[in-house]
Amino acid sequence: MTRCDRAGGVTVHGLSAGYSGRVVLHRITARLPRAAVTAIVGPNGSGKSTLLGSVAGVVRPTAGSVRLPDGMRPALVVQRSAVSDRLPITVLETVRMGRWAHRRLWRRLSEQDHEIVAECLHLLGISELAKRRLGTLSGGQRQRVLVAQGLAQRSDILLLDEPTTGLDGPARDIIAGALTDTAARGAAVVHVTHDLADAARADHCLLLSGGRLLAEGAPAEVLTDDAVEAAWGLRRKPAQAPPTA
Ligand SMILES: Nc1ncnc2c1ncn2[C@@H]1O[C@H](COP(=O)(O)OP(=O)(O)OP(=O)(O)O)[C@@H](O)[C@H]1O
Repeated sequence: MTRCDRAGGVTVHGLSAGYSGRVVLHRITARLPRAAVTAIVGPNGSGKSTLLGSVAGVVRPTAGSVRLPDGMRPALVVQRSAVSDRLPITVLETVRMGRWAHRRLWRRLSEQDHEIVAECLHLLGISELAKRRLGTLSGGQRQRVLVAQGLAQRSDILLLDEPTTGLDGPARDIIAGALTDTAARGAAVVHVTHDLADAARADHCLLLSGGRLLAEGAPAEVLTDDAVEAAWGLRRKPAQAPPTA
Protein backbone atom coordinates (compact mmCIF):
# COMPACT_ATOMS: atom_id res chain seq x y z
CA MET A 1 0.00 0.00 0.00
CA THR A 2 2.29 2.71 -1.13
CA ARG A 3 0.49 4.29 -4.05
CA CYS A 4 -2.02 6.24 -1.97
CA ASP A 5 -1.18 9.74 -0.85
CA ARG A 6 -0.52 9.19 2.86
CA ALA A 7 -1.93 12.51 3.92
CA GLY A 8 -4.92 12.25 1.62
CA GLY A 9 -7.41 9.48 1.23
CA VAL A 10 -10.59 10.55 -0.54
CA THR A 11 -12.02 14.07 -0.42
CA VAL A 12 -15.66 14.74 -1.23
CA HIS A 13 -16.39 18.39 -1.84
CA GLY A 14 -19.83 20.00 -2.31
CA LEU A 15 -21.11 16.76 -3.86
CA SER A 16 -24.64 16.60 -5.21
CA ALA A 17 -25.86 13.52 -7.08
CA GLY A 18 -29.04 11.67 -7.93
CA TYR A 19 -30.97 9.73 -10.53
CA SER A 20 -32.88 10.90 -13.63
CA GLY A 21 -32.79 14.53 -12.58
CA ARG A 22 -33.88 13.78 -8.98
CA VAL A 23 -31.31 15.06 -6.52
CA VAL A 24 -30.58 12.58 -3.70
CA LEU A 25 -27.35 13.94 -2.21
CA HIS A 26 -27.13 17.61 -1.31
CA ARG A 27 -23.75 19.31 -1.19
CA ILE A 28 -21.86 16.71 0.82
CA THR A 29 -18.38 17.69 1.97
CA ALA A 30 -16.49 14.95 3.80
CA ARG A 31 -13.25 13.04 4.15
CA LEU A 32 -12.61 9.32 3.82
CA PRO A 33 -9.21 8.97 5.47
CA ARG A 34 -6.49 6.45 4.73
CA ALA A 35 -5.47 3.80 7.21
CA ALA A 36 -8.94 3.94 8.75
CA VAL A 37 -12.34 2.26 8.59
CA THR A 38 -15.08 4.80 7.84
CA ALA A 39 -18.75 3.95 8.42
CA ILE A 40 -21.47 5.71 6.43
CA VAL A 41 -24.58 5.40 8.55
CA GLY A 42 -28.13 6.74 8.33
CA PRO A 43 -31.77 5.73 7.90
CA ASN A 44 -33.20 3.95 4.85
CA GLY A 45 -33.14 6.14 1.79
CA SER A 46 -30.77 8.70 3.31
CA GLY A 47 -28.36 8.34 0.38
CA LYS A 48 -25.66 6.07 1.81
CA SER A 49 -25.40 3.79 -1.23
CA THR A 50 -25.58 6.78 -3.55
CA LEU A 51 -22.63 8.38 -1.76
CA LEU A 52 -20.67 5.12 -1.95
CA GLY A 53 -21.55 4.84 -5.66
CA SER A 54 -20.39 8.40 -6.25
CA VAL A 55 -17.02 7.66 -4.65
CA ALA A 56 -16.78 4.46 -6.73
CA GLY A 57 -17.53 6.44 -9.89
CA VAL A 58 -20.73 4.56 -10.77
CA VAL A 59 -23.03 7.49 -9.86
CA ARG A 60 -22.07 10.71 -11.58
CA PRO A 61 -22.10 13.93 -9.51
CA THR A 62 -24.36 16.75 -10.67
CA ALA A 63 -22.26 19.22 -8.70
CA GLY A 64 -19.09 19.18 -6.64
CA SER A 65 -16.34 16.62 -6.80
CA VAL A 66 -14.85 13.40 -5.47
CA ARG A 67 -11.08 13.60 -5.35
CA LEU A 68 -9.16 10.31 -5.25
CA PRO A 69 -5.42 9.97 -4.79
CA ASP A 70 -3.61 9.99 -8.14
CA GLY A 71 -4.33 7.00 -10.35
CA MET A 72 -6.37 5.25 -7.71
CA ARG A 73 -9.21 2.97 -8.73
CA PRO A 74 -11.50 2.01 -5.86
CA ALA A 75 -12.64 -1.58 -5.26
CA LEU A 76 -16.41 -1.71 -4.81
CA VAL A 77 -18.18 -4.56 -3.01
CA VAL A 78 -21.88 -4.38 -3.82
CA GLN A 79 -24.73 -5.78 -1.72
CA ARG A 80 -25.10 -9.52 -2.25
CA SER A 81 -28.69 -8.98 -3.40
CA ALA A 82 -27.23 -7.08 -6.38
CA VAL A 83 -25.50 -10.25 -7.64
CA SER A 84 -27.59 -12.81 -9.51
CA ASP A 85 -27.51 -16.26 -7.96
CA ARG A 86 -27.90 -17.68 -11.46
CA LEU A 87 -24.37 -16.72 -12.48
CA PRO A 88 -22.74 -20.02 -13.46
CA ILE A 89 -19.41 -19.28 -11.76
CA THR A 90 -17.57 -20.77 -8.85
CA VAL A 91 -16.29 -19.09 -5.70
CA LEU A 92 -12.72 -19.36 -6.97
CA GLU A 93 -13.58 -17.77 -10.32
CA THR A 94 -15.43 -14.96 -8.56
CA VAL A 95 -12.48 -14.10 -6.34
CA ARG A 96 -10.05 -14.39 -9.28
CA MET A 97 -12.06 -11.69 -11.04
CA GLY A 98 -10.70 -9.35 -8.40
CA ARG A 99 -7.29 -9.71 -10.10
CA TRP A 100 -8.53 -8.83 -13.59
CA ALA A 101 -7.81 -5.14 -13.12
CA HIS A 102 -4.15 -6.03 -12.66
CA ARG A 103 -3.58 -7.86 -15.93
CA ARG A 104 -4.49 -7.55 -19.55
CA LEU A 105 -7.38 -9.78 -20.52
CA TRP A 106 -5.26 -12.10 -22.63
CA ARG A 107 -2.63 -12.57 -19.93
CA ARG A 108 -2.86 -15.45 -17.48
CA LEU A 109 -2.92 -14.84 -13.76
CA SER A 110 0.57 -14.69 -12.30
CA GLU A 111 1.89 -16.74 -9.42
CA GLN A 112 1.43 -13.67 -7.24
CA ASP A 113 -2.21 -13.30 -8.38
CA HIS A 114 -2.90 -16.91 -7.36
CA GLU A 115 -1.26 -16.32 -3.99
CA ILE A 116 -3.38 -13.23 -3.36
CA VAL A 117 -6.57 -15.10 -4.31
CA ALA A 118 -5.69 -18.00 -1.98
CA GLU A 119 -4.90 -15.57 0.83
CA CYS A 120 -8.24 -13.77 0.43
CA LEU A 121 -10.17 -17.07 0.39
CA HIS A 122 -8.35 -18.08 3.57
CA LEU A 123 -8.89 -14.72 5.28
CA LEU A 124 -12.64 -14.91 4.72
CA GLY A 125 -12.77 -18.59 5.75
CA ILE A 126 -14.09 -19.79 2.38
CA SER A 127 -11.18 -21.88 1.02
CA GLU A 128 -13.30 -25.02 1.42
CA LEU A 129 -16.00 -23.50 -0.78
CA ALA A 130 -13.65 -22.67 -3.69
CA LYS A 131 -15.21 -25.11 -6.16
CA ARG A 132 -18.84 -24.41 -5.24
CA ARG A 133 -21.09 -22.45 -7.57
CA LEU A 134 -22.00 -19.01 -6.22
CA GLY A 135 -25.71 -19.79 -6.58
CA THR A 136 -25.49 -22.78 -4.21
CA LEU A 137 -24.17 -20.74 -1.27
CA SER A 138 -26.04 -19.24 1.65
CA GLY A 139 -26.42 -15.48 1.79
CA GLY A 140 -23.67 -15.13 4.39
CA GLN A 141 -21.26 -17.33 2.43
CA ARG A 142 -21.93 -15.37 -0.74
CA GLN A 143 -21.30 -12.11 1.09
CA ARG A 144 -17.91 -13.39 2.22
CA VAL A 145 -17.06 -14.29 -1.37
CA LEU A 146 -17.87 -10.75 -2.54
CA VAL A 147 -15.72 -9.27 0.22
CA ALA A 148 -12.88 -11.63 -0.77
CA GLN A 149 -13.19 -10.43 -4.37
CA GLY A 150 -12.97 -6.82 -3.17
CA LEU A 151 -9.90 -7.59 -1.05
CA ALA A 152 -8.24 -9.42 -3.97
CA GLN A 153 -8.15 -6.14 -5.88
CA ARG A 154 -5.64 -4.85 -3.33
CA SER A 155 -6.94 -1.33 -3.85
CA ASP A 156 -6.02 1.47 -1.48
CA ILE A 157 -9.71 2.41 -1.44
CA LEU A 158 -12.09 -0.38 -0.47
CA LEU A 159 -15.81 0.47 -0.60
CA LEU A 160 -18.45 -1.94 0.72
CA ASP A 161 -22.23 -1.64 0.68
CA GLU A 162 -23.68 -3.23 3.83
CA PRO A 163 -21.14 -6.06 3.97
CA THR A 164 -22.44 -7.53 7.24
CA THR A 165 -26.20 -7.01 7.04
CA GLY A 166 -28.09 -10.19 7.88
CA LEU A 167 -24.99 -12.18 8.84
CA ASP A 168 -24.50 -14.14 12.04
CA GLY A 169 -22.00 -13.09 14.71
CA PRO A 170 -18.98 -15.16 13.55
CA ALA A 171 -19.42 -14.09 9.91
CA ARG A 172 -19.68 -10.44 10.98
CA ASP A 173 -16.51 -10.80 13.04
CA ILE A 174 -14.62 -12.36 10.10
CA ILE A 175 -15.58 -9.49 7.81
CA ALA A 176 -14.95 -6.81 10.46
CA GLY A 177 -11.49 -8.32 11.04
CA ALA A 178 -10.71 -8.28 7.31
CA LEU A 179 -11.70 -4.60 7.08
CA THR A 180 -9.57 -3.68 10.09
CA ASP A 181 -6.56 -5.52 8.61
CA THR A 182 -7.02 -3.78 5.27
CA ALA A 183 -7.13 -0.37 6.95
CA ALA A 184 -4.05 -1.30 8.99
CA ARG A 185 -2.21 -1.80 5.68
CA GLY A 186 -2.96 1.83 4.83
CA ALA A 187 -6.18 1.66 2.80
CA ALA A 188 -9.20 3.91 3.09
CA VAL A 189 -11.91 1.35 3.96
CA VAL A 190 -15.49 2.64 3.73
CA HIS A 191 -18.61 0.67 4.52
CA VAL A 192 -22.29 1.48 4.53
CA THR A 193 -24.25 0.23 7.53
CA HIS A 194 -27.60 0.58 9.27
CA ASP A 195 -26.17 -0.79 12.44
CA LEU A 196 -25.17 1.79 15.04
CA ALA A 197 -22.99 -0.74 16.87
CA ASP A 198 -21.11 -1.45 13.63
CA ALA A 199 -20.68 2.27 13.04
CA ALA A 200 -19.48 2.78 16.61
CA ARG A 201 -16.60 0.34 15.96
CA ALA A 202 -15.32 2.36 12.98
CA ASP A 203 -12.48 4.88 13.22
CA HIS A 204 -14.42 7.58 11.38
CA CYS A 205 -18.10 8.06 10.75
CA LEU A 206 -20.42 9.99 8.40
CA LEU A 207 -24.04 10.37 9.50
CA LEU A 208 -26.48 11.01 6.65
CA SER A 209 -30.13 12.00 6.75
CA GLY A 210 -32.28 13.05 3.82
CA GLY A 211 -29.25 13.17 1.55
CA ARG A 212 -27.43 15.62 3.79
CA LEU A 213 -24.42 15.12 6.02
CA LEU A 214 -25.56 15.65 9.62
CA ALA A 215 -22.18 14.99 11.21
CA GLU A 216 -18.69 13.65 10.53
CA GLY A 217 -15.90 12.58 12.88
CA ALA A 218 -15.11 9.99 15.52
CA PRO A 219 -18.17 7.73 16.11
CA ALA A 220 -18.46 8.73 19.77
CA GLU A 221 -18.74 12.38 18.73
CA VAL A 222 -21.05 11.76 15.76
CA LEU A 223 -23.49 9.17 17.14
CA THR A 224 -24.86 11.18 20.05
CA ASP A 225 -28.44 10.68 21.23
CA ASP A 226 -29.39 14.04 19.74
CA ALA A 227 -27.86 13.21 16.36
CA VAL A 228 -29.52 9.77 16.26
CA GLU A 229 -32.85 11.38 17.12
CA ALA A 230 -32.36 13.98 14.41
CA ALA A 231 -31.59 11.29 11.82
CA TRP A 232 -34.16 8.62 12.76
CA GLY A 233 -36.67 10.73 14.66
CA LEU A 234 -36.36 8.28 17.57
CA ARG A 235 -34.86 8.57 21.02
CA ARG A 236 -32.48 5.71 21.84
CA LYS A 237 -33.54 3.56 24.78
CA PRO A 238 -31.36 4.28 27.82
CA ALA A 239 -28.86 1.50 28.55
CA GLN A 240 -30.37 -1.06 30.90
CA ALA A 241 -29.22 -0.67 34.48
CA PRO A 242 -27.20 -3.65 35.74
CA PRO A 243 -29.22 -5.96 38.00
CA THR A 244 -28.78 -5.36 41.70
CA ALA A 245 -27.74 -8.20 43.98
N1 LIG B 1 -30.86 3.36 -9.24
C1 LIG B 1 -31.72 4.24 -8.73
N2 LIG B 1 -32.61 4.88 -9.52
C2 LIG B 1 -33.47 5.79 -8.99
N3 LIG B 1 -33.51 6.13 -7.68
C3 LIG B 1 -32.67 5.53 -6.86
C4 LIG B 1 -31.71 4.55 -7.32
N4 LIG B 1 -30.98 4.14 -6.27
C5 LIG B 1 -31.45 4.80 -5.19
N5 LIG B 1 -32.46 5.64 -5.55
C6 LIG B 1 -33.18 6.55 -4.65
O1 LIG B 1 -32.25 7.38 -4.01
C7 LIG B 1 -32.61 7.58 -2.63
C8 LIG B 1 -31.41 7.19 -1.77
O2 LIG B 1 -31.18 5.80 -1.95
P1 LIG B 1 -29.89 5.08 -1.38
O3 LIG B 1 -29.98 3.65 -1.82
O4 LIG B 1 -28.69 5.87 -1.72
O5 LIG B 1 -30.14 5.21 0.17
P2 LIG B 1 -29.59 4.31 1.36
O6 LIG B 1 -29.38 5.24 2.51
O7 LIG B 1 -28.44 3.50 0.92
O8 LIG B 1 -30.86 3.39 1.63
P3 LIG B 1 -31.01 1.93 2.29
O9 LIG B 1 -30.54 2.05 3.71
O10 LIG B 1 -32.47 1.67 2.22
O11 LIG B 1 -30.19 0.95 1.48
C9 LIG B 1 -33.85 6.74 -2.38
O12 LIG B 1 -34.97 7.61 -2.42
C10 LIG B 1 -33.87 5.77 -3.52
O13 LIG B 1 -35.19 5.45 -3.88
